[in-house]
Amino acid sequence: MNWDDTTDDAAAAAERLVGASADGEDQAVEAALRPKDLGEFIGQEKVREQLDLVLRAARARGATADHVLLSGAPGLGKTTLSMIIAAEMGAPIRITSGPAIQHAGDLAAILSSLQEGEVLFLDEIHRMSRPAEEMLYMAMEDFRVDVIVGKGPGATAIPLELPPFTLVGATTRAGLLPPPLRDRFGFTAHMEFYEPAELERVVHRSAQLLDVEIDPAGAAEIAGRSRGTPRIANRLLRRVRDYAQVKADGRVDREIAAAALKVYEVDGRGLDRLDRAVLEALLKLFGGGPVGLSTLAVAVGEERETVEEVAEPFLVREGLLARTPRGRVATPAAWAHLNLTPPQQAGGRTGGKGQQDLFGA
Ligand SMILES: Nc1ncnc2c1ncn2[C@@H]1O[C@H](COP(=O)(O)OP(=O)(O)OP(=O)(O)O)[C@@H](O)[C@H]1O
Ligand SMILES: [Mg+2]
Repeated sequence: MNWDDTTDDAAAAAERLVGASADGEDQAVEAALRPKDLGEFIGQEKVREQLDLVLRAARARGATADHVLLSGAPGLGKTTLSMIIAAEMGAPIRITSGPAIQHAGDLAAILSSLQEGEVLFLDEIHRMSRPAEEMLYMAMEDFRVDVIVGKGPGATAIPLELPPFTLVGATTRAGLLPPPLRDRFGFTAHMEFYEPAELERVVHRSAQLLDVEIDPAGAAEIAGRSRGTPRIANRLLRRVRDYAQVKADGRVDREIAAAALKVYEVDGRGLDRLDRAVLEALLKLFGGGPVGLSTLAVAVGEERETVEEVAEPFLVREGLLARTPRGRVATPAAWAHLNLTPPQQAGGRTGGKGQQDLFGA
């Protein structure tokens, strides 16, 4: 990637084994593990079928493919799909991102240097500046930009024709896109979290590319802890591979995978140290809530944003934590997951027993 923009929350996430963003070494391995065409891309059946039609039809017409918007959580394959789109169209790809485009002029420079049919991948498109966004509207619709020369009353707009190109926009927050921008995409693909069986296939495929011997139970163990996310599956696989090489003969089975992930503090459901710290504080210190986000964050010694953006989305998705107007609340599943007894059920008449269970462990 030729841009470098890491938000604080992304940086915090990257420090975690199950964090959904990629950095440094990860990016290199990630590139190596990327499926190269639609046939190799695992899961997302609907998106694949629809995209296949869009691209085939464009190819048959000898036309440039319509603009494509990819939305979905980090690590689900948006960047991968953008590269596949270019490959399937036999077109070159230019990669940039919303935060990298500070001024409309930056975007004009990129747009005016595109070749006919080229794919422009605009990652984090929801983080583009307003003026750039408005320039993009016209570029997408009319393949034209107005380059403003000069300032104040003397400024003139010089229209510039662009070759037809395909914009592929990616966003983790489709809701933040202004409707005029969203409407200019001919096709929107919403990427879902992956099923465990699909992640098993991802693990097997990556293991083969990395030359790791893994049996089906080992792959299932890793897939089950990967939070529906291929990037996390690949990352856990690499850590399990390390463990298997150092502690065993390099082969991965269920026992090795489980033992390795225990070392890395990823539990059976894919929760990591931070997720568990948040849950434990919520249960043990606040009796399951409701408790305010800031208080919860202080209790685990983390920034508010880290708890809210890094830990909570997965806990909410797993049905372990609920965000209510009165604060964060643990669900019965959370008590069960940490093997704790909710206070109202604890001990019946000897009410104090429950407190002991809560605070004693
Ligand atoms: N469908 C898939 N089949 C196989 N591997 C996949 C699939 N989707 C993603 N991956 C793998 O997961 C990793 C992350 O994918 P990718 O970088 O495309 O995610 P992303 O959606 O762009 O994430 P972000 O929002 O953080 O940019 C890549 O290494 C890729 O190989
Ligand atoms: Mg990406």
